[in-house]
Amino acid sequence: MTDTPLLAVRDLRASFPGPEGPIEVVHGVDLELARGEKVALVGESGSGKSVTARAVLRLDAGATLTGRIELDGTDLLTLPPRRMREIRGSGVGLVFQDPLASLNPVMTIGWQITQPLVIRGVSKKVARRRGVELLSRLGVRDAERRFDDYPHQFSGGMRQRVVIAIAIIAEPALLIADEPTTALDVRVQAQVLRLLHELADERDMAVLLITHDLGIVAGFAERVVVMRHGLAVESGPVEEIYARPRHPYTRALLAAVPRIGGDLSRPLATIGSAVETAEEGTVSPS
Ligand SMILES: Nc1ncnc2c1ncn2[C@@H]1O[C@H](COP(=O)(O)OP(=O)(O)OP(=O)(O)O)[C@@H](O)[C@H]1O
Repeated sequence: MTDTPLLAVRDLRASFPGPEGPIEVVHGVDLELARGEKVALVGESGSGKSVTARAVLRLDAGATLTGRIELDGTDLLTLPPRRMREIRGSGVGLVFQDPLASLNPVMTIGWQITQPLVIRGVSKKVARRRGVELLSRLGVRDAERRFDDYPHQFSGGMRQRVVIAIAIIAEPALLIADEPTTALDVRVQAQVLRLLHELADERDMAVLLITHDLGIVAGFAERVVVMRHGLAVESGPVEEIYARPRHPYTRALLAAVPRIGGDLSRPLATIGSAVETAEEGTVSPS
């Protein structure tokens, strides 16, 4: 084990072409993940979470990225495309919100799960055994038989387990999971996150979980980074952020998390208005 973080993002800026020149949407974000560490990147829609996460793998072809993104000490922003493709498959796994968009409708579940191993030279037989094992670990019953099914034969929750299996079967050191459970119902969400947490621990895999939902973060991540308007406005251990949020925006995010046993009949404060009110309180009158 070294002191070098597994992932170190330094002063990341991302811009997209606009009608009157580049529009910067991420304004200098720093982010670090140690090996095996689980970090949640939270913030409301449009705050730059996905752009930041996708930048790690340089997935947005139209984005101009500056700063440094070091994976195990190598700056990914300087790598040639061929090396980037290798990293996408084996060094870093990816799960997005919409499992259907990530799956090929005309290939079997099993083919898709085993591909990352087969293209790395693992025999089909061994790949199948490991794939079936992983799928059943992820809570798919009768995984051996279901291996030959097609995506449309799986429910949404089951498909997302397949997508997770594809992302982690080659044992990446880092998994980026962008709203991986948002499309699922609350009970399935909790189950999938718990399994992902267990598997990450077993494999010493770091996870960057992107979510707008602070409610699911507490049981999953050790550390939280809060983003707003393209900036990381606060970060720290989960317990600290929950107990002593410093930024008004973090306080507003927390206030919007429904508590179990809390008064759910009360309408939730909208984040925007709560922050504006909180921030107004901190601005000195001119
Ligand atoms: N390909 C793109 N071209 C131009 N602008 C983009 C592109 N992708 C994202 N943006 C802009 O960048 C900003 C940040 O978007 P991003 O998707 O990172 O937000 P987010 O915090 O992940 O929100 P959500 O939770 O809705 O995914 C937004 O203003 C968005 O419109």
